[in-house]
Parts: sequence; C-alpha cells; structure tokens
Amino acid sequence: MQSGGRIKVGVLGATGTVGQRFIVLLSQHPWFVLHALGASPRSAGKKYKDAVNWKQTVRTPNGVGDMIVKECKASEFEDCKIVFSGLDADAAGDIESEFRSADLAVFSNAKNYRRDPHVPLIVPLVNPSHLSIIPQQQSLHSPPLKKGFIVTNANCSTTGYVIPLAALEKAFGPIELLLVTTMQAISGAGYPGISSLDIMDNVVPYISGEEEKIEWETLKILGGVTEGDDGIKSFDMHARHPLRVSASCNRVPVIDGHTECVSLRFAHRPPPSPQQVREALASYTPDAQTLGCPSAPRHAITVHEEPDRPQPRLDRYYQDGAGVSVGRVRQCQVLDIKFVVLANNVSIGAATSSIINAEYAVLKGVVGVEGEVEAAVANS
Ligand SMILES: NC(=O)C1=CN([C@@H]2O[C@H](COP(=O)(O)OP(=O)(O)OC[C@H]3O[C@@H](n4cnc5c(N)ncnc54)[C@H](OP(=O)(O)O)[C@@H]3O)[C@@H](O)[C@H]2O)C=CC1
Ligand SMILES: N[C@@H](CC(=O)OP(=O)(O)O)C(=O)O
Repeated sequence: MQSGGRIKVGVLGATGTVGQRFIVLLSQHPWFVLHALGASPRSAGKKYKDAVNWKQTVRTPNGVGDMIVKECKASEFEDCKIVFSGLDADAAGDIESEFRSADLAVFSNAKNYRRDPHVPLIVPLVNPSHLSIIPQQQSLHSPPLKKGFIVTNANCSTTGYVIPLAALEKAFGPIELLLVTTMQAISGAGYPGISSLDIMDNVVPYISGEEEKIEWETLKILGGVTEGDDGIKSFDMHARHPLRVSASCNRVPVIDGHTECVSLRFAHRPPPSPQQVREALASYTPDAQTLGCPSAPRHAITVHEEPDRPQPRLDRYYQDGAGVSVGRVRQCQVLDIKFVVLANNVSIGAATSSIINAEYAVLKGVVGVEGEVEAAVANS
C-alpha cells in the first residue's frame, strides 16, 4: 500500500482471527500504513485474498487483497518500523525472537514472552508506563539492541477485567481478594477453534491454561516496576499489597465478546459503596487517552445502569470494541463489591490493545523517532 508519509508496519499471523482485525484497524489508521503481511508457509507466496478465510463483516480493505503474504522472516519486514504479531503461540516464540534480534519493534498478542522478566505485559488502558523496562530489555540482549524489543499484551480475559480493576485501585487503593468467572466467546479460540458440535447448545467449563494466565498476568499488570540498588528494574507482582486471584473459565456459544463476573475485596476499610464504585469506573481516564493515542476509546469504561446489561450481542461493538462495558455493580455479601464486565476479545482483548501500545510507544519516543514518525503524528 502507498505509505504517504505514514509509518510502515507489518502484521505477522495476518490471516488469523486477530490478524484480520489488525488488517481492518490498520487500513484506516491515521499514522500507520500496512507494508508487509506474514503468515505460515501454507500461506506465504499467495495473494492475501487467496490465503485468508476472511471472517470480518466489512470487506477486505482496498489494496490489501492483492498484497503477497510473506514468510515470517525478519528480512522480509526490515522496512517496517513496527511489527504487530497475531501469531499462533506454537510459532510466535522463535519468530518474535528473530524479529527482535533483527532490531525490529514487535507488539505481540501471543503468550510466549508475557512472563519474561524484561518484557512488559501491557494493557494500554492500565499500565503503559511499564514500557520503562524496554531500555533494559535492549541492553541485556546479546548483542545489545538499538531499536528492537518485544512488548506483549495480555490474555483477552485478563485485559477485559483489569481495566475496571485499575480504575478501582486508583480510586480506592489496593484490592486484596478477587474472584472472576468468565464466559468466553468462541472467537477467543481462533479459527476454526472449537467444533460446532462441542459448543452449540452447550457450555464447556474448561479452557486450557486460561485460569493460570488470568491469575498470574493480573499481578504483573497491576503491580509496579521497581529498581534495585544495582539499577536493575523488575516487575513487583503487586508485592507491596499481596493480591490473591481465583479464576474460573468457561467457553460459551457467543461469537465475539468475553463476559466476566467479578467479586472483590479492597484492602482499606471501610470499602466504597456501589455508587462510589460506579462513579470511579465511569470517570476513569487512562494515560493513553490523555496523551492522545488515536485508537484509545473516548470512554474507557461504560457503566450500565440497566439491570440486564452488558450483553455481548448488544454491547461488544460500542466504540468499535475499544473500551469495556461494566454493569450490575452491587454489594457482595461475601467480599465487598461485585459486577459484570464485557470486553471484545478480538478488539481491546487483542488487536486494538497492541495498536494503542504502539501508539503510546511512538508518542513516548520508545519506537525510533525519526522525521517520518514525527510527520505522521503531526499530520494526523
Ligand atoms: N482470538 C482472540 O480473541 C485472542 C487471541 N490471542 C492470541 O493471538 C494469537 C493469534 O490468535 P488467533 O488469531 O485467534 O489465531 P488463529 O489460529 O486464528 O491465527 C493464527 C495465525 O498464525 C499463523 N501461523 C500459524 N502457524 C504459523 C507458522 N508456523 N508460521 C507463521 N505463521 C503461522 C496463521 O497463518 P495461516 O493462516 O497461514 O495458518 C494465522 O495467521 C494467538 O497467540 C492467540 O493466543 C490473544 C488474545 C485474544
Ligand atoms: N485463550 C483465549 C484467547 C487466547 O488466545 O489467549 P492467550 O493469548 O492468552 O493464549 C480464549 O480462548 O478466549
């Protein structure tokens, strides 16, 4: 596609569920322009339109269908300032590592590097300040890197519920106990995902590895970054205020949108009332909004007053799926407060988060700032 002074970006896993969402969002992005698409050796060498099983409700953007899908090799993406990854986790580890070593900036949806002590796990509406670990990631790399790094975003269920949690911790101090029960959409499992005979007329009360990811990722995201006497930074895993999380995950026959029921207890007594919680959620303004990231939602959290909302079919595409919806905020008879949250797993749960992370990194100068980048930001 023509760059027109915009920042050239690539997408790995461009044919997949998350990859297709990247294509839709990036094709209309004010700063970024799609420059290279990669997928498996099965797709490489084909025109995108012949390789992809397009499942979006909008048509393939102009010019993208005729782009030739490349192999996921860094040499094929060397002109890209930013590479977004929607790779299958079986392939993501080696490929993303090769791209970083080739001094490319990688924003990944895959789980492979989320636990790496030098890789930030960023939900852009919560903890983009964790980008501060990037210089350390680059200097500890062998050989040290000038521009290359990996930033990961979180599991889609983690992403949805940590946004209201961050708003509540900001307003009322640390949370100490958390229970979350998810009802996760079919698209979370990629394409073709779970078979129709398994999910129609059914609920499957198990998603491999999901509960452990939610329980662990929450601590890294909501914790801070601390610096030791030796100058080495590390993620504190919410250590100053230990937080215990218990997650139960279910697959339900919904196409897009993860719904999660959350109960929590605050560390400080007395806890806020349900009305104070509603107000804190509705007024939450993440740094990504204040800084002017173009893909950040206008309302990070939409609070519903109706007793039967949010619902995936009604609420998952509000703001193009870039925010989250919360409803049923009420007193919990066991902990303090309970509520329901809905997040679009493919948008804020995946592609939109990666894109906002990249926008934030551009605005903070973490992605190599050169004339081209400044011009794109200035012209947007
Ligand atoms: N779906 C969701 O809601 C979310 C997904 N994620 C994560 O994002 C990633 C992508 O998920 P999703 O889009 O659902 O998955 P899909 O299975 O739909 O897509 C996987 C993509 O990876 C490519 N791929 C597979 N094997 C290889 C390989 N050996 N080399 C290069 N490319 C390969 C596929 O290409 P090809 O078409 O050629 O096979 C395809 O483009 C995963 O890591 C997933 O865990 C994270 C949050 C939410
Ligand atoms: N496991 C999630 C989606 C996903 O791929 O998560 P992760 O990137 O953490 O593996 C779901 O099934 O809804």
